[in-house]
Amino acid sequence: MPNKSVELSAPAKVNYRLDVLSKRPDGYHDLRMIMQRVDLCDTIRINLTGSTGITVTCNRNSVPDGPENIAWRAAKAVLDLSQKPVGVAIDIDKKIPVAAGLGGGSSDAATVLMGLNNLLELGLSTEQLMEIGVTLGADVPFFIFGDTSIAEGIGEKLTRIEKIPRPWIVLVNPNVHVSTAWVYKNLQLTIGKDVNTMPNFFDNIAELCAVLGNDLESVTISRFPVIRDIKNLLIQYGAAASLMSGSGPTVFGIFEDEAAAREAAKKIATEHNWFTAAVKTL
Ligand SMILES: C[C@](O)(CO)[C@H](O)COP(=O)(O)OP(=O)(O)OC[C@H]1O[C@@H](n2ccc(N)nc2=O)[C@H](O)[C@@H]1O
Ligand SMILES: Nc1ncnc2c1ncn2[C@@H]1O[C@H](COP(=O)(O)OP(=O)(O)OP(=O)(O)O)[C@@H](O)[C@H]1O
Repeated sequence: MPNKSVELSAPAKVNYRLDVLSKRPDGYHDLRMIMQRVDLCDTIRINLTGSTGITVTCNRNSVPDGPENIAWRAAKAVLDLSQKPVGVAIDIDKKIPVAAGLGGGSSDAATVLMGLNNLLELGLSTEQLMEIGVTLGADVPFFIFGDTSIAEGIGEKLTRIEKIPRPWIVLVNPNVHVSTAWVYKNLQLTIGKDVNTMPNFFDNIAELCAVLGNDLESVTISRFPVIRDIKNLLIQYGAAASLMSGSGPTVFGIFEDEAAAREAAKKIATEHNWFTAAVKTL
C-alpha cells in the first residue's frame, strides 16, 4: 500500500450571491448562495507513507502545518475511518490567497478527502465524502460536489445550477486577512428578509450580473473600505459587475472575454501592490 502518491489541483471559489437567512441555535447561519469554482488552484501532493502519522508541508509560512491545517484534519478523518495502517504526507503548493474569501483551505480539505478515498480505495460515495466534509468546514461539501451550485443550509445542501454562462473573472485581493468568524459575528441580520427561491437558470452574463449580491460585503467593507475602491476600479476597467467574494476581502469582476479580463488585471497590478489574477470559471 505505501509509496502510492497523487498530485491534484484544488481550485478557489467565488460567491456570486450570498444571502444570510437566519442565525441558528448552534451559532452558524443558514445561507442561500450561488457558488462557482475558478481556475486559481493550489497543488496538493498526497503520499502514502509506511510509518503512521500525518505531515503537512506548505510553501507559505502563514499556513499552519499540523492539526490546525484543515487538510491535516481531512486526512485524519479518512484515516480514522479506513483503519488502515498507513501514514500520509501532504504537500500544499499555495497559490490561492489565504483568509481571502476564496475557500482555499476548504478546497485543500475537499481535495485530500477525494484523493485519499481513491488512494486507499475506500469506495466512499460523493454524498459520504460531503458528510465528512461538512464536519471540517461549511464550504468543503461544495468543492466535493464540484459543479456550479446553489448552496443552502450552512453550505452543505447543494443543487446544481441548470444553465449559467462561464465568464472570465478578475480577482483582486488587497493583501489583508479577514476572519470569517469575525464577519459573521459582526453581521446585523435583517429581520423579515425576503427568502424567495434563487434562480438556477441564467441565459447570459447580464442575467447573472443582475443576481449578484453578498450580505457579508458591508460588514467587511466597514473594516476595510479599500474593498469599495476595488469594486469601483474593476467597473472602471471594464467589468460588467463586481462583488466581494464570501467573507472577503477578495473582490471579483465579471468579464465577457479573456482579453478584457487580462488587460484589466494587468492595469490594476501595475498601479497597485495587490494580488491580482485573471481566471477562467470552471
Ligand atoms: C463565507 C463562506 O466562505 C461563503 O461560502 C462560508 O460561509 C464560510 O465557510 P467556511 O470558511 O468553510 O466556514 P467554517 O470554517 O465552517 O466556519 C467559520 C466560521 O464562520 C461562521 N459561519 C460559517 C458558515 C455559516 N454558514 N455560518 C457561520 O456563521 C461560524 O462562525 C464559523 O465559526
Ligand atoms: N490548507 C489551508 N490553507 C489555507 N489556510 C488554512 C489551511 N488550513 C488552515 N488554514 C487557516 O484557515 C484560515 C482561513 O483560511 P482560508 O484560506 O481557507 O480562508 P478563506 O479563503 O477566507 O475561506 P472561506 O472563503 O471558506 O471563508 C487561515 O487563517 C489559515 O491559517
